[in-house]
Amino acid sequence: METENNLEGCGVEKLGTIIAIGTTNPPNCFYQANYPDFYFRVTKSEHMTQLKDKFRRICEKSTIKKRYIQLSEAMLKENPCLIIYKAPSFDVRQDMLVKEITHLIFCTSSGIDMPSADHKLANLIGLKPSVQRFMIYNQGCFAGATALHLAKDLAENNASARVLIVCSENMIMSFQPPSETHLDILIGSAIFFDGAATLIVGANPIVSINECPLFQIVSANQSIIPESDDLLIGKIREIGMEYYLSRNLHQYVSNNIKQCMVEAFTPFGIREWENLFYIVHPSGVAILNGIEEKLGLNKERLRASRHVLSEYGNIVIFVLNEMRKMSVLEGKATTGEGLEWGVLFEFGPGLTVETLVLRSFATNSTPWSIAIDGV
Ligand SMILES: CC(=O)CC(=O)SCCNC(=O)CCNC(=O)[C@H](O)C(C)(C)COP(=O)(O)OP(=O)(O)OC[C@H]1O[C@@H](n2cnc3c(N)ncnc32)[C@H](O)[C@@H]1OP(=O)(O)O
Repeated sequence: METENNLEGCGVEKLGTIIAIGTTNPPNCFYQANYPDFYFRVTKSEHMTQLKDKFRRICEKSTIKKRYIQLSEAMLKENPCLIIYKAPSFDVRQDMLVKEITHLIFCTSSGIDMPSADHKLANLIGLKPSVQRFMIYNQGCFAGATALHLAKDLAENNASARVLIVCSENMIMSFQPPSETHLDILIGSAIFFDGAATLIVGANPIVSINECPLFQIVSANQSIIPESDDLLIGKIREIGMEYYLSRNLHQYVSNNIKQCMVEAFTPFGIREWENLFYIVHPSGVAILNGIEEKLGLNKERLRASRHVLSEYGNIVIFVLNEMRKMSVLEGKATTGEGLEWGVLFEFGPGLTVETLVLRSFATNSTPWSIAIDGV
C-alpha cells in the first residue's frame, strides 16, 4: 500500500487508544426466520397477510440470522398500547426504559429523563462523584462513533484520563405494529435490535497493569451528506419514536463514501482502499453491498460487518469487537485482521457519517487472555 507514514515524530503514543471493549444483549434471542410469525401474532396483525408476506421477504433479504430484543410477548400483553398503530404510549415506553473512572460518555436513543442514564450508571458502578460525565441522546446509529470521537479528544487533552463509553440501544421506544400506510416500520422491525457495548479509551496504555491496546484512533471526521436531511428521520411523539427511512438511503451513503475516505486518509498519504481493515456499521445489506462496490473491495473486507449483521443486527461497536476477536482466533498478526490501517464508518440521521481512521496493534503485544472473552 502506498503510504507516507505521516504520523512519524508526532507523538503517536499520545493518541487516544481503545483499551477495552465489551458487548452484551438481552437474553431474548429471535431467529429472523421465525420473527414474522411472532411480530404479526403479538401485534394482532395476522389478518394483514400481504403485509406479512412482504415483511417475510424483507427479513429473508436482510441476511440477518438472529437478533436480541428485550420486548417480550408478556411485556406487550401488559402494555397493549404498544401494539396499536399511533396509540399514545410515550409515558409507558419511557417508564419501561428507565427501570432497567475519570470520564464517562453515555449514548442512547432510549429515555430522556433528568438526571439521565449516565448519572444512574455512575451511581450503580460506584464511580467517583468527580467523574466527568457526557450524555449523548438521540443521535441514532452514529452515536457510537461520536462517543469514540469525543473520547479521543478527552483522552488526548487530559493526561492519564480513562474514558468509559457506554452505548445502549433498546427498541422499546421505536417498536410499532405493522402499517400498510407506513412501510418503513417493516424495515426497522426487521433490522433494529437491542444491545449494549462498553469501551475504555485512553492515551499511553500501560500494558504492565493489563491495559490492552486494541485500536488507536488516529483521526475522527464527521460530515453531513449534502441534500440528505429528509432521508432518515426519527421524531419523539406521544406514540413513541416515529421514524422514516428513505428507500434511497443506501444510495446516498454509498455514493458519498469515497469522498469520506479521501478526506479521512489524504492527511496520511493513503490513497488505496483495498488493504485497510473495515469496521462498517451493519445498517443493512444494501448499504454494505453499496460500500463494497463503490470502494472496489473484495468480499472478505466487510466480513466482520456481515457476520455481526447476521448474528445480531445493526450496532458498529459489535463489529469492532468481532474484528479483534476474529483476528486473534485466526492467528492474524494484528488486531485489524493482519493489516495496519483501518477505518470505522457509522451513519445516522442527517445523514451524518462519522469516519474514524484506526491503526491496529500487534496481537502478540498485549495480554490477550484477559482481552478476549472465551479465548
Ligand atoms: C437508525 C439509524 O440512525 C441508522 C440506521 O441504521 S437506519 C437503517 C438503515 N438501513 C436501511 O435503510 C435498510 C437498507 N436496505 C436494505 O438493507 C435492503 O434494501 C433490505 C434488507 C431492506 C431489502 O433487501 P433487498 O435485497 O434490497 O430486497 P428488495 O427486494 O429490494 O426489498 C424487499 C422488499 O422490501 C421493500 N423495501 C425495501 N426498502 C424499503 C424501504 N426503505 N421502505 C419500505 N419498503 C422497502 C421492497 O419494496 C421489497 O418489497 P416487495 O418484496 O413487496 O417487492
